Amino acid sequence: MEMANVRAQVRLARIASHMEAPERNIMTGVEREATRARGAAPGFKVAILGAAGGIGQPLSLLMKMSPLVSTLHLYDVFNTPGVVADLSHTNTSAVVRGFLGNDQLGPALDGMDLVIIPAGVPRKPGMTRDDLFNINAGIVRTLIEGVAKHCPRAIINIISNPVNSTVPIAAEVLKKAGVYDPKRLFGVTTLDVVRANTFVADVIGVDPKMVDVPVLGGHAGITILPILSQATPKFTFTDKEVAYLTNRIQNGGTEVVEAKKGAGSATLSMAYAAAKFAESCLRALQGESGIVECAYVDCEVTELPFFATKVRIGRSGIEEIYPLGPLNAHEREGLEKLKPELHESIQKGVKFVQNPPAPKS
Ligand SMILES: NC(=O)C1=CN([C@@H]2O[C@H](COP(=O)(O)OP(=O)(O)OC[C@H]3O[C@@H](n4cnc5c(N)ncnc54)[C@H](O)[C@@H]3O)[C@@H](O)[C@H]2O)C=CC1
Ligand SMILES: O=C([O-])CC(=O)C(=O)O
Repeated sequence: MEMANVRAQVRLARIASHMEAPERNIMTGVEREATRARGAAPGFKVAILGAAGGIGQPLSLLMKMSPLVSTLHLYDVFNTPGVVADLSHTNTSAVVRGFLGNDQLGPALDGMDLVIIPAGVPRKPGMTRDDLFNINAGIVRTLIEGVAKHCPRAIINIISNPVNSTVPIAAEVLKKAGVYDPKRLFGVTTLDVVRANTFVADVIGVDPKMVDVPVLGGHAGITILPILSQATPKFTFTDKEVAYLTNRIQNGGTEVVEAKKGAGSATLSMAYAAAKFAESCLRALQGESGIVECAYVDCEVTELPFFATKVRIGRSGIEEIYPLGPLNAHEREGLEKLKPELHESIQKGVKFVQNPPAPKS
């Protein structure tokens, strides 16, 4: 089709689309052709599942701003047409499309390079992340079944809590479908690192951008294990500082849940952290070398089948898993203490898929 002809058809399609119901979400053939014809921004196709939520909305904005994203698919069971109408007015290159409800999960996922999942309920004061299991486990299972069917080679970033269990759930679903590649599945624990860097920077009195603290283990309470002895810049913390920092990093999520008084958990800092991690995945997919992040992954750094550790990410996902490195006595004690809880959360996730609970009659 000639360029001028394509442009005219696109204009007509756009006018028509504004006159139709706002639920008209999926790109028409003409639009798709035009996107290609105008030389769609080079970049990756990213889907956000749970895109209309507290994390999903700011995360969608941050990903729409990324020069690495050419196509952004926003999926939710609620309000995606509204979020897409809003976001599509921003003059950044990525094309944004919305998908609403289970019937549109397939088209939302077809051909995606990266799938980010913040779908599910957040905590209220007094709840643990594990209290979210009963609702979020089923949501993650269904969404990953969609990934297995529609974009099995995509990199997956799981945000939905309890991450310690939802990542093993995702792994089991992908195994069942015969498409599991442990190198492509990540539990997002970046917020723990972001918090650790911020709180440590406050204590030592430097710009948080200069600080890097590995946070290992898992993503709940004592399973969050900050390794202050490996922090850069190197700093000798007093016992009091170690106790304060460890407690604040482990309970950063609860600090926000309590401050929000029932209106949810961390959303803005999480969207920031998720976008940071997603950007690292996309830069790695693009071929940039030396991208290292902490993430909760399938690995053998301890006797547990999943653990948050430093990983080097490349074009096909995880290229190298780093060992825990030297730990001091306090950190070794923390490591031993977290293992039973993390083990239980992993088993709970695995069992949920292998022996699913009987449906309620
Ligand atoms: N990994 C981490 O560090 C963090 C994880 N989280 C977790 O992220 C999750 C989301 O938190 P918020 O965005 O604050 O919650 P929210 O309730 O504001 O948003 C969740 C969104 O998921 C959608 N949703 C529900 N069921 C769905 C389904 N079957 N398919 C697609 N979308 C569905 C809802 O419609 C809603 O728009 C929670 O589980 C929370 O605990 C939150 C902060 C940090
Ligand atoms: O605390 C929560 O429930 C949400 C979360 O995972 C975090 O903020 O780290």
